[in-house]
Amino acid sequence: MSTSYDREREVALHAVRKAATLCQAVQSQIDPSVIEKEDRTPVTVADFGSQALICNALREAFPDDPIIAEEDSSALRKNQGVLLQVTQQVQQIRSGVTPNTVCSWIDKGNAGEYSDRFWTLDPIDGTKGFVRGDQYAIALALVVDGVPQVAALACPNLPADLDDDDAPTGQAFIAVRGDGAYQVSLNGEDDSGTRIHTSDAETPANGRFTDSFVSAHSAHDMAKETGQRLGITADPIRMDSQAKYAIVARGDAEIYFRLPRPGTNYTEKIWDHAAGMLVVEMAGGTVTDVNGDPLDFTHAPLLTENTGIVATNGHFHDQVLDALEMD
Ligand SMILES: Nc1ncnc2c1ncn2[C@@H]1O[C@H](COP(=O)(O)OS(=O)(=O)O)[C@@H](OP(=O)(O)O)[C@H]1O
Ligand SMILES: [Mg+2]
Ligand SMILES: [Mg+2]
Ligand SMILES: [Mg+2]
Repeated sequence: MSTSYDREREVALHAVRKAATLCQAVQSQIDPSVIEKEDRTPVTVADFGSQALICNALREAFPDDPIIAEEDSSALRKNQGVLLQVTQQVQQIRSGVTPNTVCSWIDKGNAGEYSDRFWTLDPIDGTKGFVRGDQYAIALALVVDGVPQVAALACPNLPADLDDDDAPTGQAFIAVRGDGAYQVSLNGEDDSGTRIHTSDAETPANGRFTDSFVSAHSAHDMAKETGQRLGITADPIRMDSQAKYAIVARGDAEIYFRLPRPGTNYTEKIWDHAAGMLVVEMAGGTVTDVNGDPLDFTHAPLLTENTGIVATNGHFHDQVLDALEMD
């Protein structure tokens, strides 16, 4: 018996759209407050506000579903000034909400560990890009029995056409396993959107690859050398966030490399990949780690069984893995 995820799709899309509205409002301010977390990575008013809105929307629609999200309210409770700013932003969308309620909504996202059915949320993926005014994404996925089934990915700064400087920006992507991937408007009313497909290139040579903007997040040199071995001559598309998955899914790039830097042993987080992976797969692409293993979401919140990520258009995945020369 197949399961219909119509309601999950609708709630997820609506939630990421509302969160995108909040993020755009914060990004339009000159100087969004940035807090440094204990792991020295940044978090902003918009990360907290986005998580509060989405967790509340999920709580209302699916009260029994656990949520494994990136942020928690501990840093916020210690910073009343920023908590007030977050509350004011959330009030633009949910009037009358109090700071305490905002914190409790955020902490609804702290389920912490794996279960048979859970949501995973990155309220702002690519926070560094967001602060810079570049690309970022709001990434939400429903994982059932360890497999992402529904994905909603909002990319508020992504141009409709990467090669056209005047193209309008702001896209959302939605995918349900077995039912394709779609690009939908970010702020509009139309929920059905346009079906997207990965590039139909049969060989990598004339293609493009995308990798991290921040060199600490992926080995740029290794991606470049692998690209050369594949005969790729185009410059890499360096971009923050899961917008990288989105551009592979709609055929703007053939490959996404996220390659571990030598001497580091960073473990990827599930919320950085669950939504993007499903969008690429449902558009016809393939996503594995650098060893060719499928991403294993059963060790949430971490991808402990995986090393790095490779996403391709699905036509020459093994060739790309071979060119990586991992062993
Ligand atoms: N050292 C290291 N290696 C790999 N990944 C790391 C590392 N440190 C952080 N992160 C995670 O990277 C997330 C942002 O990834 P991006 O693909 O947007 O990176 S980049 O901006 O394109 O460089 C970022 O997600 P956000 O925190 O949501 O922005 C982190 O989860
Ligand atoms: Mg972060
Ligand atoms: Mg992230
Ligand atoms: Mg984040």
